[in-house]
Amino acid sequence: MIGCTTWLHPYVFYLGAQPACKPANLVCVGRILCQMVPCGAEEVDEAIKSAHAAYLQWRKMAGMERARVICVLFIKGQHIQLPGGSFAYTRREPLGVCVGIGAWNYPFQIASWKSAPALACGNAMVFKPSPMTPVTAVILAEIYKEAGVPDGLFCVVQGGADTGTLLCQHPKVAKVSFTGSVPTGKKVMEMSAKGVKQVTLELGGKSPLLIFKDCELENAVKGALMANFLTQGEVCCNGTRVYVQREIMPQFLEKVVKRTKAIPVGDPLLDGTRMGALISKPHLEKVLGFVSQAKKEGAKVLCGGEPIVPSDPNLKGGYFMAPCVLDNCRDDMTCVKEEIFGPVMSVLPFDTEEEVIGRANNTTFGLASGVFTRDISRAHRVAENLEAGTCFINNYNISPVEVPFGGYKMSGFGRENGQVTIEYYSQLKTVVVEMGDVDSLF
Ligand SMILES: NC(=O)c1ccc[n+]([C@@H]2O[C@H](COP(=O)([O-])OP(=O)(O)OC[C@H]3O[C@@H](n4cnc5c(N)ncnc54)[C@H](O)[C@@H]3O)[C@@H](O)[C@H]2O)c1
Repeated sequence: MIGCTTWLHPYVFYLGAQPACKPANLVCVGRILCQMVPCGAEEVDEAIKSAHAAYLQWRKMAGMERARVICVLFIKGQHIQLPGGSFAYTRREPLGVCVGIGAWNYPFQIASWKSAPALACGNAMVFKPSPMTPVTAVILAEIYKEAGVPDGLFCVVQGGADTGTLLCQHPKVAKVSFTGSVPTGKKVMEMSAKGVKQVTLELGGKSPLLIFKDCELENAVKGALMANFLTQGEVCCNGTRVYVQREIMPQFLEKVVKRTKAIPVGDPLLDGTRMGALISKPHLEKVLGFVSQAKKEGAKVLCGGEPIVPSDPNLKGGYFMAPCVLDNCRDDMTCVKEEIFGPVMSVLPFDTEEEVIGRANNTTFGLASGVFTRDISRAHRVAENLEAGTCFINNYNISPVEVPFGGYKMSGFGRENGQVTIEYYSQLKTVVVEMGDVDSLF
């Protein structure tokens, strides 16, 4: 459950946030899947109180007891020997009620990557999914219930900015773990600061991928596709600034365009599909707007970049576009500076390692990065010098749950996944034990 990674959107529907429920037609796209009622102050308070009541029981359970319902990581403190036989020890204790606020792009993973370690550390969580994708967090709650998680320990509240604000401002909330855009992340941090709540921020990115002339070219091309077109390009850590060493640019472009044109776009529930629809009509329009802007600024569209209607009549009305490769890009272009969050790859030439590292780091983002080279020393040197929370060497977008993930600079702070997550969902208590007499100064 915790490690599940489904990259294609299971649903390609716009999800409203209004009263009443409608049955969903899982085949047609562009239709409403369900409607949810946004939670107001009363519901938010109720969710936090019920989470707090469940937390008071759950926090007392030993790790082994919690492990009966959730796979608990090894949570341990330290023993520190002091003079005269005295000693101190540390305990990792839960924080209390944690809030999780999620983006829409991989909603089930975000909900599970936040809640599973929070619960494993003895906390409760109230989770608010994006109003674009309200369903999968509810399914996760059902899975937890079936696994034996006590009632109230994991609560899902629905809504948008107003509900998120209520959660961040609630006095009983100890921590907010947020995944979303930089502007919203700043607001979440500001609200949390007022209550001195801990924050984890998983924000946007505009990550560089460096392809050196000594790389294994087929792998580099496959890596560039993984770095740009996974989940319709709606992935925060995508390597959308693809820097290619000038000598291999023609071969790289030929191969990357050939493969991009061959990407099967269609129904994400079919095995052969490699790209589904974008999340919504406004988002599709925004992504297409970036392509138009890139053309105005001098970029050349080598393929894609326009809306498409797949041949299957059931997909009519979906928000599909052909994956796009942009050539003739410069560092000062909008498509190179801003997060597009769609299937658009910007390709830029470079000459030297020093030059490309400087250009790669010339951004306020710092989520991920990648390098393709056969030179092992260069690979590690580049990884050291890139200002990003992750560097992929000779691959891209490999994110197993046991590996920490998070940003540098304005891409956020705190880490999700891996054992280090424990530090972000627990607090350290120091216990000092005197084995002799009190040596008082008074
Ligand atoms: N770093 C990561 O791990 C990661 C992962 C996925 C997505 N993202 C980023 O998420 C963004 C796309 O997601 P989005 O469009 O849903 O982001 P968003 O910032 O618009 O919304 C994210 C969440 O915040 C809520 N929200 C909005 N205003 C709020 C407020 N004032 N107070 C509290 N909550 C509020 C939204 O309802 C939603 O649940 C991209 O920038 C992407 O890079 C980052």
